[in-house]
Amino acid sequence: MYISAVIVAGGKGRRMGSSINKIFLDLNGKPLLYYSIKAFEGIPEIDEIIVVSSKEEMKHCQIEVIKKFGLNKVKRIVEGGKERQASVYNGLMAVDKRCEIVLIHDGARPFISRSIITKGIKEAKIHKAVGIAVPVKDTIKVVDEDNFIINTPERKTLWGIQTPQIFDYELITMAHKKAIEDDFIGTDDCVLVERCGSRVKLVEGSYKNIKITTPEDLIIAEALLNTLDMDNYS
Ligand SMILES: Nc1ccn([C@@H]2O[C@H](COP(=O)(O)OP(=O)(O)OP(=O)(O)O)[C@@H](O)[C@H]2O)c(=O)n1
Ligand SMILES: C[C@](O)(CO)[C@H](O)COP(=O)(O)O
Repeated sequence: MYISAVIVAGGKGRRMGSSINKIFLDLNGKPLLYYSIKAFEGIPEIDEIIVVSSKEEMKHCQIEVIKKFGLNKVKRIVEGGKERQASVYNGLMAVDKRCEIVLIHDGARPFISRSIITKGIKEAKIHKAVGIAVPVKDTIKVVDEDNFIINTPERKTLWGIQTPQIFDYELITMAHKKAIEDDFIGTDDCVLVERCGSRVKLVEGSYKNIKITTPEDLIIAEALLNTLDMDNYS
């Protein structure tokens, strides 16, 4: 079974507010994006990796991340789109013709473990659509436009969705095409499959699999790096 991974790194990292894109920020001597790719590189079942980057950063990605650290499974770097969803779509269009299962992962999530990726692939072979997620720890409120609470969903039914999200290739490309047709923009890929009426299975991930978004996430990232068993991470 041919398996591809699409790693999206085509955003601007605006909320980080740093002079260089957050995906190139240094974490213990290596760029953040290195860790996100390396976890997938180390999984024998994964045949190829496609990296999605902004046009201006493609060369930097190639030289300073992929070539420099010998990430040999990266077969192509493709240009991203305006929204994350468009970047994912461009990645999906660039995978090998033989692709049957595709994993979609945020370049901004460097602490994904190999054991979680492997568990996700196993479940995707059975269920065709899988999201890695964790039970929420906070109580979540739904609010109106003036921030008055409308309701409080029962917490045990709420999970925080992460990446990777893993799909049957035909299913996810069909869902992306349908979203384009309908002018629907979602904030993850599972929602595109959900709105087509297909069931998506959640697999429990880890609270360590954070998305590096704002400056305080970097402080957490530095601390997390010291706690990780790197054999399972890079
Ligand atoms: N047009 C876009 C937007 C986002 N991403 C990628 O999607 C992931 C999750 O997005 P986010 O954390 O929001 O990153 P940015 O869009 O870069 O951040 P910001 O919104 O702060 O600018 C990141 O790896 C980012 O590079 C992408 O490939 N193409
Ligand atoms: C896909 C995602 O990482 C799942 O949590 C998230 O929704 C991306 O959101 P962002 O708005 O691009 O940060």
